[in-house]
Amino acid sequence: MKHRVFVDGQEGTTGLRIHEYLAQRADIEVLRIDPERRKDAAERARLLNEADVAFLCLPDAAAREAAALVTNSKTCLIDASTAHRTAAGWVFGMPELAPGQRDKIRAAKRISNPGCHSSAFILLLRPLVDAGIVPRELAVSATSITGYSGGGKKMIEQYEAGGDAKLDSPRPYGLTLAHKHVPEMTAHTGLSVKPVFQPIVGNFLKGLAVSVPLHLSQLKPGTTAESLHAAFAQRYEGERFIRVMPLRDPGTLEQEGGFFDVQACNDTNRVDVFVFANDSQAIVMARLDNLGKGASGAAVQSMNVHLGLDEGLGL
Ligand SMILES: NC(=O)C1=CN([C@@H]2O[C@H](COP(=O)(O)OP(=O)(O)OC[C@H]3O[C@@H](n4cnc5c(N)ncnc54)[C@H](OP(=O)(O)O)[C@@H]3O)[C@@H](O)[C@H]2O)C=CC1
Ligand SMILES: CC(=O)N[C@@H](CCC(=O)OP(=O)(O)O)C(=O)O
Repeated sequence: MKHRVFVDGQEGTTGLRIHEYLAQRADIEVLRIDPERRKDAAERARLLNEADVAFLCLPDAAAREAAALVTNSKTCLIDASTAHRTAAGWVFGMPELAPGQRDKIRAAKRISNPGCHSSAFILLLRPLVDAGIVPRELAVSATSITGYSGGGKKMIEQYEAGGDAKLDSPRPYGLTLAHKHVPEMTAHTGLSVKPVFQPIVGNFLKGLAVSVPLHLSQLKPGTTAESLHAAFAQRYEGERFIRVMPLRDPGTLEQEGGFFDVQACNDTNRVDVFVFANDSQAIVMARLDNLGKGASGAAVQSMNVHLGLDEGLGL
């Protein structure tokens, strides 16, 4: 019997990408809404309640509304929006978060899909906090360089229309110091202090890299580049979608003439984790496709885990 799947927000950026993943699947029956009725609450409610799994690829307010439209106990919601990422009763859809997370995703009917920037940040910080290398109370800062598809249909149209020279150069944003991912970055790493987070959007479609600078003197005494790297290698051993790159990764940088390629995970569901360091300082970095492991790929991965299927099916 096929699993019945509905994407609420099927015409949007993340919804279309989920449909591409599902199109190759013989085990999935996709329920489609008539595009003319895609904002009709009654029709959405019918399909949401018919589905075994429904992805919410909607603005936050519409995602909250969709969750309230589900009146049965069978439908599993996987919400790609920011609405429920720290909400009680919702499980964070990151199987690699910690031992035991897969069991929680399997059992849950409400799964919140991590944000693109926060996915990279959490995968960097959580293992270091759990290992006691990064003290919980450390004041951490992070930057992210991202492609414009992260901003959804409107931002894609703006960049692709051309003719605006301001868009040619990278644009820092989040300068109110209240980016919407900060709550989940704090809650799911175990940090007790909100990180300072500053994203930068560039004139390329997709790809993202988060960098976290660290002074070794502020970490657990005796921390070295090697022990940082070992903490990642240990935590992510056997994880098919996380690749811990060789320490200081001379290969990557030499091939790129000393410059880091933020697009090298595009069209994959992979995250690459790097440690660049000297004797007293380190920069840890994680790179992913914001529409792959940063959104739609991660959502499909969580669906696979929830349904008890091979986690990498269709990815
Ligand atoms: N783009 C990305 O890389 C990522 C996005 N996200 C999150 O995923 C969610 C979707 O983002 P994204 O796909 O980029 O956004 P888009 O703006 O590309 O798509 C959103 C879709 O939702 C539709 N929509 C809006 N309101 C309603 C409603 N009331 N009922 C039904 N449909 C509605 C829109 O309709 P219309 O076509 O008329 O505009 C549009 O098709 C957001 O919460 C976003 O924050 C998460 C991770 C990464
Ligand atoms: C370039 C750009 O604007 N990116 C979006 C992030 C997209 C994403 O992952 O965020 P949500 O899932 O939380 O919507 C931003 O920084 O707000």
